[in-house]
Amino acid sequence: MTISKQIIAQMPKIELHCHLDGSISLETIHKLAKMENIPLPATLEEQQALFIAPEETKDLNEYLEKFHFIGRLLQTTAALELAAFDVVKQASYDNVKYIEVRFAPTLHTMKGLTLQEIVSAVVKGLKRGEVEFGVLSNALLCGMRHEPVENAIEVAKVAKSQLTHGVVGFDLAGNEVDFPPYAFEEAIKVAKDLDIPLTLHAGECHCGKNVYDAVVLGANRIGHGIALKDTPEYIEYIKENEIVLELAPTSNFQTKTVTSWEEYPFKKFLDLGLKVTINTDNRTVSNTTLNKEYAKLAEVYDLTLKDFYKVSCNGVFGAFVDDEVKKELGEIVNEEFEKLNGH
Ligand SMILES: O=c1[nH]cnc2c1ncn2[C@H]1C[C@H](O)[C@@H](CO)O1
Ligand SMILES: [Zn+2]
Repeated sequence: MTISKQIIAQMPKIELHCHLDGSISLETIHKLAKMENIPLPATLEEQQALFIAPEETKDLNEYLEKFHFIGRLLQTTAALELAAFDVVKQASYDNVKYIEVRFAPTLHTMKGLTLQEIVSAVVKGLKRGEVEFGVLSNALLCGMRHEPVENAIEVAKVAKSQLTHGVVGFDLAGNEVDFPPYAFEEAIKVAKDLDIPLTLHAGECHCGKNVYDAVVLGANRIGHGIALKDTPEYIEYIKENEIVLELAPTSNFQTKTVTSWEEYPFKKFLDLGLKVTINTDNRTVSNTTLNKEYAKLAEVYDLTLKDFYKVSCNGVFGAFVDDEVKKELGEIVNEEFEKLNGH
């Protein structure tokens, strides 16, 4: 029998891959639009069409178009702080115990904020959310692939300067189709030399070699990594190096990274012993929650509590936190799964 939604809601979760700009609740979007004096269309349907991607888009780049409108609402420190707080609140509804929220500081400079001001505002919102909702929260900074490599280098340097202040890593997001990992070799090298933990988006556009290349260049974790399913020659390397894969089912279908559950590699990766995790990617753009992502997978694969326990342990393993925090998170995960076992 498929695990019930009630049990899924109670599972302790670790979420490693969630974008700030793609995950703001409708209620907060309304608030931000008022604060920033940016009109929204009249009907809910028209509003949703602005920032929710259809179930299928042509590809990753079409999915990414849904971030343009939201970006305009996130150009002041007050807006960024409120948005970050809102995402932690939503994570608490999914019983998330630890979340890493990622965003690209260079997308929030339209009104003249500096990268440091942007990062501080987001971290302030995350930490306020952490206290209010009891979800441990940190930030990841993304370089954007459609921007010059110099921007990504600057973002990596800002990440370094904030590493003990709520920022825990660096990522490359955006157009993987035209800008594969080696196009950003220089920025990745700077981040590596600065000892910044790295998670890179790769394998979202039918290229398994991008996953391998990202790891060769130094990624500790991979955003999605789905295309690895088509390149079995690299799987052992990913396993040996204990690379954590951040899967996000709804998003992966929307971007046409896969088109059927038969080819979705979640269970295959899990059974092979790869360190898979389950994530939302974008709660709003993908119109989802972490509970929904779990429920989808539970139904498709008839997953057991043990499977989900493994996923949470993989999340703890991959979290960019020190050993002491990992130990605490591990204990919470153990305790809460034990309670569910007794059900
Ligand atoms: O799944 C994704 N792949 C690549 N880039 C993405 C994905 N989801 C969001 N982004 C981009 C769009 C956002 O504006 C940016 C920073 O969060 O990251
Ligand atoms: Zn992503």
